[in-house]
Amino acid sequence: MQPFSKDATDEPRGPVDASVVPRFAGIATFARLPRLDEVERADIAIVGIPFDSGVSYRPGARFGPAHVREASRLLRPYNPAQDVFPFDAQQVADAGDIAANPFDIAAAVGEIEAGARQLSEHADRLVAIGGDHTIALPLLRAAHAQHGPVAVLHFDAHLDTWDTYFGAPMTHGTPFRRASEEGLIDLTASMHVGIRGPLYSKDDLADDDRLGFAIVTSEFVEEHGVAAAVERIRARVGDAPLYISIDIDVLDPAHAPGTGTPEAGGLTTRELLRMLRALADLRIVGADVVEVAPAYDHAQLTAIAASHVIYELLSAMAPG
Ligand SMILES: N=C(N)NCCCC(=O)O
Ligand SMILES: [Zn+2]
Ligand SMILES: [Zn+2]
Repeated sequence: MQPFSKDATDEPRGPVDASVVPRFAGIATFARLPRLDEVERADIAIVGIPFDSGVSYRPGARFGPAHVREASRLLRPYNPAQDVFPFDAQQVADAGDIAANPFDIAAAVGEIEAGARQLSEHADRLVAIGGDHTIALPLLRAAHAQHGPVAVLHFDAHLDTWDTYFGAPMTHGTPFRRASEEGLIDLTASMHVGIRGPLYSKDDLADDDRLGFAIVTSEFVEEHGVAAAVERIRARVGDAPLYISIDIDVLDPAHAPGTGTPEAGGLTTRELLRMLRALADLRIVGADVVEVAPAYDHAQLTAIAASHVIYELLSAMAPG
């Protein structure tokens, strides 16, 4: 029933042909791509991680993967902004979801790391759809196992380098502190982009600096523009293996209302997409897009933004 186009080895490749099967028909994989079990192996596997037991405020990001897949039906094969066919240039397949224990965060984190490591045997790189930001820790553990310390380029309103919440060390506000403590990240090449809003204390910034992050604030982007922000990012990251973690709340709530801890004064979708396009020649080894919570979304705004963010990431990761 699925009229995929076939590649040279007769495998399905790229989205189902929208001129044969309307976009709104069929079960939603990301961008209507083949499933990982339909292909020999993938250059990139998209994987959902429906876990949100690490949230500090509004719950619901566990429903993010299904919501983003649903909104990704409208993506098309050619990306003129990067002059690339992201699904022709590489085999991209949807691996489904990693099942994670919703009642035991430590168990879930172990399951996510194990799931990511297992997937890495079938795909060169992973792009994960969250889920809350807790999932970045096990994903970084898996990336570190393959590449050693990675540069983390973290788009977010929040630092996510806090220590604990109610005594809990693994939450959506703490993944990058744990990752830094565990030696998973390159302390000379990591950076947050889009930071804004109230903190708990001035020490939060000093701690963050000590943990190895430079910062481009949302205000910096407004004052100096995307090109200046990109220049800072590129100077910081250099040619280190790069893991990109995108919390959708980096966008202004006007652009992405469907998220758990929204903060006023964020980036526009246009600004974020432009920044991602400017990273195409960097050594991207993996990525996640997290914190999409459909219960607070309207008209799929947040999920459409997330699906386009993933599309730009896939385009930036395409060879050539
Ligand atoms: N959305 C993420 N990742 N973090 C939210 C910040 C945690 C808090 O201060 O409540
Ligand atoms: Zn955030
Ligand atoms: Zn976050």
